[in-house]
Amino acid sequence: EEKELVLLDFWVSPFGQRCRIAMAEKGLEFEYREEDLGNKSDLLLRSNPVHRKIPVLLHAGRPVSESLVILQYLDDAFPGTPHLLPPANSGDADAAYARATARFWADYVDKKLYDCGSRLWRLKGEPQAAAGREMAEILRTLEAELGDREFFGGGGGGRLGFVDVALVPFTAWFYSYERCGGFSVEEVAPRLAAWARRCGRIDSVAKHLPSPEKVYDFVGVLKKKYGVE
Ligand SMILES: N[C@@H](CCC(=O)N[C@@H](CSO)C(=O)NCC(=O)O)C(=O)O
Repeated sequence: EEKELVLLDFWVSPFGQRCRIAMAEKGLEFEYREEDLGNKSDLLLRSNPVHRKIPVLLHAGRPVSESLVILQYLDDAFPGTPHLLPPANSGDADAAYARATARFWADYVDKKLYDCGSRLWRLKGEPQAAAGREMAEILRTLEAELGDREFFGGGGGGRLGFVDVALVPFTAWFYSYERCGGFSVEEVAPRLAAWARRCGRIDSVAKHLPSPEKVYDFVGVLKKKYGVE
């Protein structure tokens, strides 16, 4: 019979990986269902008719869409599991501010990384070099936010928090960004590179992120599909 939690996903999606890592961090079992985005299942189209995108989390049959919404839903629906956002402690201004800060930076990742990364592999010549400079700036901005902390705020206690889970899937794309953008993350943002390695040693991350080489191969497939040589 169907599991309580079912995730409609696509193997290389950083958005889907956010959900897999979050449920692994929370110790929540789930059924993984791979979608063919070129031939979407009726279940996906029924579950997310508005965007027709993965990931979609089905909880007892009820669909939740948008990866950052799913992460917050998991905190709310499974309060006994390790939290991603700092607990609300209703009325506690510091807790509210920590939650707002975490949401701001997860939103920053959504607004900046995916779009700039896509331009990195779609463009050539000077436009691609410009996207490379933009990506370096984005990584420097994230590194400045991290500061000398082990993880981004939110999880506390040496655990992955909301921003860490939102960002860490993109570390599997760093190698592709470097190859397309002509920069080195180690040079541009050494402490962010160290954070990426630190996260990569955590079971839930190691288990759910594809290798940088596999992502780079996939970028090659995308280039061919979009006629970018
Ligand atoms: N804001 C959303 C983005 C999901 C998304 O882009 N999903 C892609 C695959 S991963 O890049 C998707 O499902 N695309 C549908 C399609 O390509 O038709 C989220 O955070 O969940």
